[in-house]
Parts: sequence; structure tokens; C-alpha cells
Amino acid sequence: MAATATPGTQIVAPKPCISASHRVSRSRIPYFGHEPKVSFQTKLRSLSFISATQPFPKSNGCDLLNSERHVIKAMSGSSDKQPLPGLPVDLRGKRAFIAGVADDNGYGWAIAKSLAAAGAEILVGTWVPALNIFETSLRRGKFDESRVLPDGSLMEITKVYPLDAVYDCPEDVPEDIKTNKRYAGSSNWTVKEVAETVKQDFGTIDILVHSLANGPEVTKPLLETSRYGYLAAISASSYSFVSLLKYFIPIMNPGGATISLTYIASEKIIPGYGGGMSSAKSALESDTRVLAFEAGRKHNIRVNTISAGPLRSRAAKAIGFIDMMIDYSLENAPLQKELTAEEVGNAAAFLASPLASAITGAVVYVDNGLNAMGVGVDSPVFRDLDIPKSNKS
Ligand SMILES: NC(=O)c1ccc[n+]([C@@H]2O[C@H](COP(=O)([O-])OP(=O)(O)OC[C@H]3O[C@@H](n4cnc5c(N)ncnc54)[C@H](O)[C@@H]3O)[C@@H](O)[C@H]2O)c1
Repeated sequence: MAATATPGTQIVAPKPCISASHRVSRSRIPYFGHEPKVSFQTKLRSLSFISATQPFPKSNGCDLLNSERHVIKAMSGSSDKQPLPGLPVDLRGKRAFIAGVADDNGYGWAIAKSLAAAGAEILVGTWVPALNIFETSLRRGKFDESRVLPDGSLMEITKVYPLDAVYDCPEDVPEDIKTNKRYAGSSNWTVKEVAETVKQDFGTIDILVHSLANGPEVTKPLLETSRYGYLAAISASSYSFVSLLKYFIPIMNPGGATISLTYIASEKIIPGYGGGMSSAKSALESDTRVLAFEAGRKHNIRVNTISAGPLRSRAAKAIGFIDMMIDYSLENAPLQKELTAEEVGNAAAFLASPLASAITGAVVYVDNGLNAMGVGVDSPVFRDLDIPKSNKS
């Protein structure tokens, strides 16, 4: 089991048994459609209002049998799953694992929210050095404002797993990382171990999201990038996706979907996006096609990547020129508006849903159309051209 606490809760238990903070709206009751292999006790423990160290409350007049009946109903999928009107992105009964969530500013968080809004149960994988602060912030309610879903309920994260996607299994972890104090207190965080723990906890998942990247020399031009920096960028930003699929596909239900995040620097020159990160994104896109074939044929799993426009995330701010890229997009993209993380989240929810059942091996651009431009129309050479400006009404 992962050595982390489980923030949030998913189940509506009978009122006398839980505090108000544990109550969630009816729309957040999960459907455990595919997981009968897990024991009832394990399921109870995995539900976050009962932590692994806290026994199920027996005092204060709780009707335990009633509670159990209630939980069993939620887990059995026998809840009244009514068809929604229209053509909705309906992910009720699906479980998603999102790798690369460590705050509420990035694409991973936005994708988690959109998947949750569509009804999916949310598990996240958080980089070990960022785990403590993320869990503490979650617990203290620092993210509560950004947890609000369109229906007014709060996004619930059923479990946070420590993860370092640069390591596949314990044998790969070097001594200096094993003894690093930022890793002390966490265990089972290599990709293989996380997949095994998710399997123990929940049996299966339906959606896998890779929203992580790292390039230690990203601020250096490619010509000045070391072999170490280049390979580290590929390892953290590209191979990590291959590794996640390798270990998670065996616990994914057929018909499932996987999504990663890429950037236009994979195919066009973006000065400033260095350190081998452009190469890493090219590899990620190429792998998306090959993995789509392999995962599609063998497991009926779809593999897509979203080429997202610029967002002021923590990782992007570290590169140092994100505001320039946002300004450039505002000036030059067909749609003259700032891209929101939610727009990428919603595209991911669509791609993960049955509505996208024939889409695989694709690079899907969610960037206000910037990728389609052949020139930057804000260049002074175009000053005499009558270029339409958006009507920002
Ligand atoms: N922000 C942008 O402008 C932009 C544009 C296009 C694509 N993207 C891509 O979106 C994805 C998410 O990035 P973001 O910009 O939302 O920033 P972010 O900081 O929210 O996400 C990056 C995450 O990667 C995690 N991470 C780093 N190394 C890791 C490792 N070894 N194991 C596990 N997790 C690790 C970090 O802790 C962080 O949570 C990345 O793939 C990024 O390249 C971002």
C-alpha cells in the first residue's frame, strides 16, 4: 500500500456516522462497476472517510449494518444511473488515474476536474518531492475554491499516490534517491509499484492520463544541452508515458483511454524550449501512434495526445518565457483569447469518453488554433495588411 493518507471522500454515508465535511453531493457517488476482486474490507479502507489507520467508527450510535449496506450499494454499481439527456460526456462508473498533479494550476488538475465533472472517480499520482506540500494543501482546504465543479459539488480525489515516473521498479532507484530526504516517508512510488498498489486498492482503471514533464536543462539551447540533460528530458517526459502504459494497461478495462500532453515545439521551432524538451515531445507524439497500434490491437485501449497551448503552470513558469508565449498566441492565433486549463480538461474528458471511441493515435490540438498559422501576423511586415482582430464582445 502507498504510505500516504487519502484526502477527501467519495461516499455518502448515513448522516450520524460522518461529519459534514465528508458529505458530498449525490452526483459524486461513484460506481464501482469493474472491481469485484477486491475484498469488502479493502474497499472500505480505500474509501477515504475510513483511513487505513482508523477503524470504521463504532461509537455514537452508528448503525454499522446500515452503513455497510449503503457502501455496498454504491460499490455494486446498483445506484440509479439514469441516462443523461442530450449527448453528454458521461464518465460515470469510470475510474481515472492522473499522473502529474501537484497543485491546482496545471493541466493535470484541470483534466482531473473535467473527468470528475463527467462523473469519473479520480486517483492521482504526485511526484514524490512535491507530495507533502500537495497533500497538506489539499487537507487544509487550500484548493477548495478550485475544487468546485460545475454542479457546485467539490471534486473528490479518492487517493493520492506518490510517484516518480523516472523509475520503473525498485531495482532502478539509485542510492542517492533512496536516501534523499525528499523521498523519506514515501514508499512504493516506482511506476510498477504504483500500478500494483492501484490494482490492490481498486482492481482496475479505465482512464490513464500522463500530465508530466521534466527537463533539467530546459532553459539551455539544444546546442548547449548535455547528453545527461537531453536523456533526462526524454526519460521524464517521453519514456515515462511508455512505462505508465506498460504497467497500467494490464489493469485497464478494455475500451479504456490514455492521454498525454504535448506541445507544438515537437514539430515547429520554439526558441527557448530547450534542453531536449522539443525532442522529448516529438518522441511522445511518435510513441502515441505506435502505442495506439499496439494497445489498440492487444487490449482495445486508445492512446491520444493533446497538443496544448501555453498555460501559466508551475512547470511552464520555470521555463521562463510563458508570458511571452501567451501574448504571442493572443496576437497570432485564429481565436484571440487566453486558453484556459479547463478547455484542455474538457477536451481530455471528451477523448476519454465513449464519444471519442474511434479516435486513437491522434495529436489533438487544443491551442486556439495557433498550430494552424504559418506566419506570425503581428510581425511588422504585415502592418499594411488588413488583418481582422477578434471581436472581444
Ligand atoms: N503549461 C504549458 O504551457 C504546456 C503547454 C503544452 C503542454 N504542456 C504539458 O502539460 C503537461 C503538464 O504540465 P503543466 O504545464 O500543466 O505543469 P505542471 O507543473 O502542473 O505539471 C507537471 C507535473 O509533472 C510532475 N513531475 C515532474 N517530474 C516528475 C516525475 N519524475 N514523476 C512524476 N511526476 C513528475 C510535477 O510534479 C508536476 O506536477 C506536461 O507534459 C507539459 O509539457 C504544458
